[in-house]
Amino acid sequence: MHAVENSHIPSEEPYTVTIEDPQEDIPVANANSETFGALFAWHNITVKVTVGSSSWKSKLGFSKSPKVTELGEKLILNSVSGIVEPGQVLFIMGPSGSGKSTLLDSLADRVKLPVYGAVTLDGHPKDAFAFKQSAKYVEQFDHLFSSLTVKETLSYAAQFYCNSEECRSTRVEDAMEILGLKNQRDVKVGGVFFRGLSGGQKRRLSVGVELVSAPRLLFLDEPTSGLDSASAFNLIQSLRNIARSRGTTIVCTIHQPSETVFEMCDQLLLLSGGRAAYFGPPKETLDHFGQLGFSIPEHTSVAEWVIDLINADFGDVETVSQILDAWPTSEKADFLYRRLKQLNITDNEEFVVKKQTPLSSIGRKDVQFATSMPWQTSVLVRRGFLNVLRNPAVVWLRFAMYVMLAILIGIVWLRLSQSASNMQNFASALFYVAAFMVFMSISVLPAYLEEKEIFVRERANGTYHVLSYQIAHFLVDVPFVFLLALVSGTICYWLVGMNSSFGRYCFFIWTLFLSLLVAESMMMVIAAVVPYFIVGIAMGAFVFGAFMCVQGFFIPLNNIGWWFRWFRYIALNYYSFANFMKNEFSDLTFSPSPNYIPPYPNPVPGVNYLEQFGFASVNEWGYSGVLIGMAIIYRIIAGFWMWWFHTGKH
Ligand SMILES: Nc1ncnc2c1ncn2[C@@H]1O[C@H](COP(=O)(O)OP(=O)(O)OP(=O)(O)O)[C@@H](O)[C@H]1O
Repeated sequence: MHAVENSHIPSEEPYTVTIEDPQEDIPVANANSETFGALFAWHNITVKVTVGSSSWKSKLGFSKSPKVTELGEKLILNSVSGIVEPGQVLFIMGPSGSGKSTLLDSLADRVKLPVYGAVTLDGHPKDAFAFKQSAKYVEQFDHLFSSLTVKETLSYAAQFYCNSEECRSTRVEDAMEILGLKNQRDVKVGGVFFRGLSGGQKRRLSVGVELVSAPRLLFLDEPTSGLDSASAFNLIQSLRNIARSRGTTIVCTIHQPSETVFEMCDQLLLLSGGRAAYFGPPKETLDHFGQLGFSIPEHTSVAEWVIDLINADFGDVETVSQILDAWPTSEKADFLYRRLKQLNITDNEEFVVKKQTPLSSIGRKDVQFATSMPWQTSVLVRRGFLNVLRNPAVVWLRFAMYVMLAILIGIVWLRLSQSASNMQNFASALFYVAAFMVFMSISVLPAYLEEKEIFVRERANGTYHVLSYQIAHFLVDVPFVFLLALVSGTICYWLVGMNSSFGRYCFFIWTLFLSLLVAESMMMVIAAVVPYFIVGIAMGAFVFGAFMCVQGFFIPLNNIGWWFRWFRYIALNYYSFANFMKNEFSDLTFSPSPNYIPPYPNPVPGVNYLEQFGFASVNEWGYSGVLIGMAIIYRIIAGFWMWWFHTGKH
């Protein structure tokens, strides 16, 4: 028999949780691993939304009296209560649309909607910031680095929570042991480019990533969805093992569990239409429904039967109403309410969630992190470099594309002679480099979007500061972008036969590097803002296309209407192209081309050609400064956006 003591409970008797039917074969965590669970209870949780539409005036705030005729309130959750003790697993079940996810998210501080009612941790009103440290949330979808192995994934996660190597390795080994991933320790997570873990193993690894923080309370959103029955069973058994061996309190929503899985929880909360239909041990479900006059047909699974019984969409509405109306006065509800009362948990003012911390501020204000910001940054940099080196989608594919494009440019504009007839050709080659190499930065979007999901998961679980992430991202991007500029720039520079001065070559590489850095920073903003890949591609293509128009190659900039001429000042392509042109032409004189149309009978100083574009007086270092400033500004915007909007709330 396992007993988990909890000294925080404000009751007269020392509070002990007893877990019946312990499994003999449960692997127990290492003796020195932390074992402590949370007593988690909630009372009368209510979530409502306003439905319908108000007039445009009231939406914009011009009218103080909105036309409420079309407005109404919809109760998504209606006075739902429950309690989970340390070492227990709670399943939240119900038909589709019954409010399972909303309840889980409300309990875990993951909803934007206002939540009414009381949520308590260890018998005390929940403090949002302390809560974020003790509670972790495993999302329905696995957001992991596909190029990292199981051990690497867990080790990097543990580095955000442990200050000593001993703590890290203990937690990592412990997580692999308890989640049954020891044999896969060196297997990559896998994705498009690598074969890797199975769906069930990935899901267990997602649990492990949160487990290494030694959470007292673990939320999981539909952890078994998409898994076959064997994988679902293994996962739930792992969760049960975690609860039993560490005392971790586990709350998860679950969709259509098999009979075996159904019986593996300690407490079951059934929801229908946002209301509770049952709360108690799964084994006592039949008794409860029997008392209401319902009996299970032969050869039917209990889980399936109760879900069908409380399904108002496809079942009998009268029956569902009868079950829901009967719940508050049932024996089981009485037991629950007495237990909550025993713990002094009510939904009075002191406990009401809204009064504790304004919901809008939770999620942005950061928790007390387990490790320092410089350390977080160094972990993120190391992990980022490993991913960059291993993941073809992040680096090598793009590298190959840039090299091929550079060769292509070299082939098309091959070894141009320095004659006046080629001035236009040099300019067009430089235009192409400034326009298209920058445009190809769009290819970074898939990697950025994939990483954004990982960032949101980690940030929402209080793993690291947004600033640590932004700094690390910059530090990882800079060397790679420089390498990209150096290799592709060198290839096309010498194949085209541009200015032979070494200084000019260096400045060309420098300008290309800055241009690509700004373009990638801009893509970072787009990745932060857009929800979908296709939207990001369209947005990126539009912006780069617009920038190309005001680059100064197709039409002299002064010929553009005064009301749009200013646009060049925000277009990175303008600064790159101007610098490329100034760098190439300013100190060269082109030999005569008397047979060219129009003929150039005399040598032409490059400066004369620059004047046609209005680039003769360009301050190259000043423009470099502008590009650096743009890269910084875009990174700040991306960071601010991620800090403000990507809190993990739905
Ligand atoms: N922000 C919101 N605004 C309006 N309605 C919402 C909002 N969030 C949830 N709902 C509605 O509340 C109900 C419950 O949604 P929820 O996602 O919690 O159900 P669920 O039981 O998790 O469903 P499923 O099993 O299909 O995922 C649904 O009818 C949903 O449309």
